[in-house]
Amino acid sequence: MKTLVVGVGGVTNGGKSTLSQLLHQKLHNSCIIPQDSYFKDDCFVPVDSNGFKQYDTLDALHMDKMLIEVQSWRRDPRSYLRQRGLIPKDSPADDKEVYVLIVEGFLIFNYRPLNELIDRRYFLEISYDVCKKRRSSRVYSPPDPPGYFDGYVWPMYLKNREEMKSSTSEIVYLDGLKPKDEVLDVVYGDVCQAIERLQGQS
Ligand SMILES: Nc1ncnc2c1ncn2[C@@H]1O[C@H](COP(=O)(O)OP(=O)(O)O)[C@@H](O)[C@H]1O
Ligand SMILES: O=C(O)c1ccc[n+]([C@@H]2O[C@H](COP(=O)([O-])O)[C@@H](O)[C@H]2O)c1
Repeated sequence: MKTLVVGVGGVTNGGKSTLSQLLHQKLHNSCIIPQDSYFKDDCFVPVDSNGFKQYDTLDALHMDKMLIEVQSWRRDPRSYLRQRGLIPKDSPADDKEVYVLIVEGFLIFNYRPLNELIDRRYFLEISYDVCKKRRSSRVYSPPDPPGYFDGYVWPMYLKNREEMKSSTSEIVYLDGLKPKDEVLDVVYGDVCQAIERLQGQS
């Protein structure tokens, strides 16, 4: 059984979930594991010296649990999909089939044990202005307090991106200001080539 793990990282509100969903719709035998599902409960997230909740660090996430989920998919992607109703129970197995996992999140490449399992890495970037505007219309739980974007989220993004760049080189940077379909076409074309290469291997 052949597998491909695609990582969709990037800035908050850069379009990661949108791209991942569109990619998933186009790829047979694919599924998404989103990092957003692994945030710790608010009471376990400490506050920094400015009084801001430190949500934009790996410590705010149950990365151990996320890794276990990815490993569960890797062990047997077919049964992983079947158990979640993503493929019919009676669909015949095909040795040439490539199973694709889309791992999506703002800090996926910063967590080494997860990063090591990713075959293709994409990173969505948008400008500060657009990011601030998109973020202001999104409601998180808990909601962003006043000044959170400028005082915490954007500085943490710059810091996390530097850390990522210093430890990972094979990243395809994407312009998240381009239309959704254009971004999708680039990634889909690239992923299809990777799938074809895998199918060509005996
Ligand atoms: N290429 C794009 N062009 C314009 N708006 C976009 C694009 N991609 C995503 N969006 C919008 O930006 C917002 C954040 O997108 P989302 O995919 O949830 O970001 P993320 O998962 O990176 O936080 C949503 O309102 C979405 O519709
Ligand atoms: O989902 C949550 O529980 C949650 C609670 C508080 C904040 N967040 C924010 O979620 C952001 C990452 O998700 P995203 O989809 O915007 O890339 C990050 O910047 C956090 O500040 C997320």
